[in-house]
Amino acid sequence: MIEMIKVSRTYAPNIKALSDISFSIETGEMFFLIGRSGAGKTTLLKLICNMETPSNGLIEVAGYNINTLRGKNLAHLRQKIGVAYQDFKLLSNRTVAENIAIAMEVSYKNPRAIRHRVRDLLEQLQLTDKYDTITSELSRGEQQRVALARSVANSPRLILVDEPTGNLDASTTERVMSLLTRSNKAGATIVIATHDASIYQQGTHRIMELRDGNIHSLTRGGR
Ligand SMILES: Nc1ncnc2c1ncn2[C@@H]1O[C@H](COP(=O)(O)OP(=O)(O)OP(=O)(O)O)[C@@H](O)[C@H]1O
Repeated sequence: MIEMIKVSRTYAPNIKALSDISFSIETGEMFFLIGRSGAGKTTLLKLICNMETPSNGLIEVAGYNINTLRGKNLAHLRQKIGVAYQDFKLLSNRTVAENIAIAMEVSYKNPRAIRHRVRDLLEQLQLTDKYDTITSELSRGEQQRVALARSVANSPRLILVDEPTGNLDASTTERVMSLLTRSNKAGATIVIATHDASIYQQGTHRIMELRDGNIHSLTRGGR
């Protein structure tokens, strides 16, 4: 699903966020990206979804070089990628339901089906009573869950999640991970950047640790 070959990203004037990174993620994997603050996790996620371009190297997503795709082909691939950003990127003057529905308008034409999916996601994330709430009135933990619901809503093939549990208590963290696990079992490839050892130490998923923009280790959980 994802192949990176000798990828670097340098920010001006000379910040090496990532240096010469090569690795691949298989279709259907749940893959954890860990490392200290500033290690390069968010940069890596942004490169995968083409929000950032690499300074060097090749990035293939679902067999396509994401940096040379243009127009309709790029839009088509991006529709298959759901992203929950670290800073959420919600539309602050719209309701919770509207924020989640936006992600589905391309493929779920039927408004009833959209409403049903939104309600189902909100129930799974214990946000049922926030359906009509404007997102700027939510707590950070609630906004985080709305961003997550939006990222999985359209059943994308690839889901990228940046710090999904940073503002959550243990039981809400469990709900978030259950939702991601269900999406993964339904076939989605999932990449999670996190500091939360309680989520990456469960199970036997692969865990890649970044240090100062380099791959420090690539191991499996549960060992
Ligand atoms: N737009 C930017 N301009 C300049 N430097 C940047 C930019 N984005 C990231 N950086 C730098 O690149 C490095 C990697 O940042 P990145 O956000 O990828 O780290 P991270 O591992 O996600 O950190 P955190 O866990 O705090 O979210 C840091 O030194 C950061 O300051």
